Amino acid sequence: MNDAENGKRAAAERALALVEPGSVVGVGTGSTVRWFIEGLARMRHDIEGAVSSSEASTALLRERGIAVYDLNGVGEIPLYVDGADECDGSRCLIKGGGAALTREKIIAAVAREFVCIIDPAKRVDVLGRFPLPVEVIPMARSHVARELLDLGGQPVWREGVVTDNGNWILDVHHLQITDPEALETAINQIVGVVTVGLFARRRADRVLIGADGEI
Ligand SMILES: O=C[C@H](O)[C@H](O)[C@H](O)COP(=O)(O)O
Repeated sequence: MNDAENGKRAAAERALALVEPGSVVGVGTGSTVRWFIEGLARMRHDIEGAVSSSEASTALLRERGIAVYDLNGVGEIPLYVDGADECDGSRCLIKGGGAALTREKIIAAVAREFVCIIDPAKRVDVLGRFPLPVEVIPMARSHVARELLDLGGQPVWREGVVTDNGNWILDVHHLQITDPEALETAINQIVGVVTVGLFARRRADRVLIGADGEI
């Protein structure tokens, strides 16, 4: 296993220790979260189940014998565990490289604690090296792209990708995100935007960075 995978696995294993017995666990999406789901499978008899941020994670959770609940029917989510594409020193994140940003943001909003699990390559001083994903209503794609150009980014349509919600993704290149909350608010104002993959207003409460089998 390479260093990045070792780091992802170490962070995921550490997050398992935060799972409350008998609870419904919020589960994110991606290659780091896959390790978390594998660990959750080992303790599936100790938890009630999960709420999931994507069809991909739902399928994996069910394969591993973990009950997946509709978020609307769940009262409390003590813990949400998810990866990120980038993380700055204030625990602000870029997410959505796997196009799951909208459901991820919804579960992060509901959860009491949002724990982000990453390998060291994701840690940056200033967000924006990773193109910022924006989920858009399909008919608004060109309008939103023009507005994002005005904000100083270079939007590129992730052609062929349809989100779990039936929408499209624009990846915004060449941003230096020095004020993540302000940019999140500005992009949220654009008509046709469903979700921006900046997690600053509701950022991670804790970030676990796995490296060389350590945290
Ligand atoms: O849409 C995908 C999610 O935001 C993922 O959390 C993010 O892309 C990180 O994924 P990975 O753990 O595969 O790097």
